[in-house]
Amino acid sequence: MVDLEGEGVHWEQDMSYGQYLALERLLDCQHPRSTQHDEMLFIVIHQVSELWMKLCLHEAYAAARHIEQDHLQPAFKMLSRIARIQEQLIKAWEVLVTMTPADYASFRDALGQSSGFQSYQYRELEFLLGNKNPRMVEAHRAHPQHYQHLTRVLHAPSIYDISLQLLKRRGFDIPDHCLERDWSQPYQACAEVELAWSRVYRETDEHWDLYELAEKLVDMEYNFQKWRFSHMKTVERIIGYKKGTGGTGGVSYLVKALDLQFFPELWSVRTAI
Ligand code: HEM
Ligand SMILES: N[C@@H](CC(=O)c1ccccc1NC=O)C(=O)O
Repeated sequence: MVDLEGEGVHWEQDMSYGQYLALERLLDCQHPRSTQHDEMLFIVIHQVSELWMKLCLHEAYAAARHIEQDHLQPAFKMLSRIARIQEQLIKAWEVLVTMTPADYASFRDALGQSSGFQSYQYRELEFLLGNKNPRMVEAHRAHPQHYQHLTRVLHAPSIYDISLQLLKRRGFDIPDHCLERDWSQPYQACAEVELAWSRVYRETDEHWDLYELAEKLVDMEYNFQKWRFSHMKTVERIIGYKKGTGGTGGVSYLVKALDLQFFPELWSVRTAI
């Protein structure tokens, strides 16, 4: 133990910066499959994105648990942090687009059939926010641990389902089929839920905390859509209309994914009010 007297600084000598952060392992995870210069950029962008997604999941699970317990203030802190992380994820595209189509083509074959489609953290985040699709877990069959975990998240209520349960506890008329259902299926928007949110927005004086929750959810979906859109445009810019390595049509698949909404009534309520 070192004590810098008067500085109030204490640290354990048996623990270094590198040890604490497991840097030896972290910085030994970049293994280009080709000798092409830009493959390192491609690997690092993905790894950084996966690390940010890990933190998003950590925050989103904790936020959901707090909402379940009617502790909205700590949930807001976590949802605000998620929005900041999403800004970093979106910014990452600006680094990636410095890679030209020819740069990428020079090592694309080395990627084989691997694809972002197989990102289990991305799929977990989609499920946790509410974009449920049972077929999406199939891509993870080969990895039983990920498969089991994703299946559990698929069958659990999303952060939106949990928010609707909160609305019910606050006295709003939320239909039973929103409160108890097969959570593995996509959520179906309904008029009663839109009406509940419209009351939250119109009668803010009575529901400031629910209004804040609604806006934080909207921020999260808005940022998610920005990420999806930037991904789609970056892909168009780098590989044009080539098919994806994951077996989809490529850009056409990513365009369709833009239609998938997490919190439908929080958007439709804007028209209804
Ligand atoms: C040169 C850069 C990139 C290209 C050309 C590209 C291309 C594609 C394509 C074509 C798909 C559709 C699935 C397929 O058939 O492969 C896809 C999916 C995906 N990519 Fe990328 N991508 C790039 C960078 C990234 C980065 C940096 C990330 C960050 C983690 C990422 C994450 C994903 C995810 C999560 C999906 C699944 C999306 C969904 O199912 O809705 N991609 N990508
Ligand atoms: N789907 C991309 C390949 C790709 O981007 C990728 C490959 C391996 C690991 C992550 C990837 N990133 C996102 O899809 C392509 O079709 O070129």
